[in-house]
Amino acid sequence: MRNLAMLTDLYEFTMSNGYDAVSQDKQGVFDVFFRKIPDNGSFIINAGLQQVVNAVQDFHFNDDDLTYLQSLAIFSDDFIDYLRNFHFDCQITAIPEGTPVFPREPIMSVRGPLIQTQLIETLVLNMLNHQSLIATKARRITFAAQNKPVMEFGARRAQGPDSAIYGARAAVIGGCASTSNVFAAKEFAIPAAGTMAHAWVESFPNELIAFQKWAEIYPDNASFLVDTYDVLQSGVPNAITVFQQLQQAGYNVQGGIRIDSGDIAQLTKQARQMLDDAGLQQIKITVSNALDEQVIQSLLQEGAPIDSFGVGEKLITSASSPVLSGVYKLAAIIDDGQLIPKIKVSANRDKLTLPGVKKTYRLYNSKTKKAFADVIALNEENLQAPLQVIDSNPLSTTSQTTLNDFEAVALSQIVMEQGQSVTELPEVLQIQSYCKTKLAELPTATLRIVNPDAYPVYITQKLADLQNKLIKQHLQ
Ligand SMILES: Nc1ncnc2c1ncn2[C@@H]1O[C@H](COP(=O)(O)OP(=O)(O)OP(=O)(O)O)[C@@H](O)[C@H]1O
Ligand SMILES: O=P(O)(O)OC[C@H]1O[C@H](OP(=O)(O)OP(=O)(O)O)[C@H](O)[C@@H]1O
Ligand SMILES: O=C(O)c1cccnc1
Repeated sequence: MRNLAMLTDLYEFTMSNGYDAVSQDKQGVFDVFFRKIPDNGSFIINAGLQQVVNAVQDFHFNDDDLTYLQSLAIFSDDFIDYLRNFHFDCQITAIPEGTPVFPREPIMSVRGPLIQTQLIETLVLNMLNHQSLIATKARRITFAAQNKPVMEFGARRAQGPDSAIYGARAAVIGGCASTSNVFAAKEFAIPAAGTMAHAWVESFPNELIAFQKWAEIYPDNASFLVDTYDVLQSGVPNAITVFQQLQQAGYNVQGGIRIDSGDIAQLTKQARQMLDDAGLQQIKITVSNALDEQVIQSLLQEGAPIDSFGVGEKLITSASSPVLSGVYKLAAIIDDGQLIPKIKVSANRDKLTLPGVKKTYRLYNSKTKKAFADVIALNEENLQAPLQVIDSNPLSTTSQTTLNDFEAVALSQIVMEQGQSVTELPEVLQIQSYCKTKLAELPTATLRIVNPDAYPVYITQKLADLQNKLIKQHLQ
């Protein structure tokens, strides 16, 4: 595994160098949370925790790194020595990967020596922002696909190898059935899948020979790309010929065709008719070509008979909304054993932070078992009905609400203690199925991809009081 300790912003080092000079004993508590959701969605799918745990466990500086840092001539010798002997020993609390999470909810909290909590900021955000962005996009795309399998095809268009590899992982967390990316499939034990490229078809004297050669090698499950020359005049008829030849040779043919250009709705309808007329009802139709959730939704609305989708560039880059601006904010300082809540008060009220050590709960209706709201509380609070809460959005004008009749389930768990992993983190396919379960608990109006209903996220009265107290202190 790569040591990523140097993948940080210079200011993490300059601040930590200063903290070191000020006090080695001070502890910090930082929260990771999001404010804005890509594509005007209402939630993100949390992803990337496993990579954060791996990275911080291996966080160290080698001689080469230290020589470079020393060469900048801005750090004290004590600080360089601190880095030489660096041992990550923070506590990390996190919401499990695959959970739908809402704005302002701490999806991860890091508590430990201030220098350490500061030094890992950039790396933590880099990993969580990227994977959560792609998992969220994949959820939108697979939601539009209405349970028809989506293959992740993006490696060639991803912004570099890491985006391809961890993007494929995140895509599967968000609902993709498989990936064409062999590295990711091997690394994360996710299904590898694919069809063929135009180059295969073009490399033979004609399309029929190309399909026949393919069928010789993969007779049980051949998937032909039918749009190299002409889908309806050549590709589909040649595919039908080869499927029938396989049947005559005694194979139980289970293959498919892929259409990668043109008007997909019209072409799939006609191709389906031609396959059915030839008695090939079992042959599946896959489509691809710059697909995203909007195109997929439109194709299915038009009644296009599609069995599966291959989705690349729009998914792996989250093209329509390519930034997830998750932040890492100081929530408290622990000085001499005393916890001092901290707040960021900005000219932009939207950027007001939630102070203190907190816990997020999902509230379920005790009869329907459906989730209907989340509540962010101070750690020591016990949520009991009737519960006085306030909208967590600082821009909201609505006042207090009282919540009755709920079952509150805490969303986060401790994943690291003193720098050591304390829970077995699940495999990617387990995370995917957990994600499906958590999505099914949400109101349907929250799940839709166009103008979803905002899901209520509240803060408790106690947390609101603490926030107001700190705002007053800072504005005095
Ligand atoms: N029936 C349809 N309804 C909505 N969108 C479609 C439909 N058919 C195709 N599209 C989408 O429209 C976009 C453009 O398709 P088009 O076939 O013009 O692609 P292209 O890339 O210009 O063509 P080619 O791949 O042949 O070079 C793609 O995102 C494609 O998935
Ligand atoms: O369109 P995406 O969602 O990214 O899906 C992956 C694309 O990659 C392949 O195309 P290729 O690289 O051969 O280029 P093409 O776009 O000219 O088909 C494939 O045929 C898809 O079109
Ligand atoms: O297997 C495929 O069909 C495939 C893989 C990557 C990109 N486009 C298509």
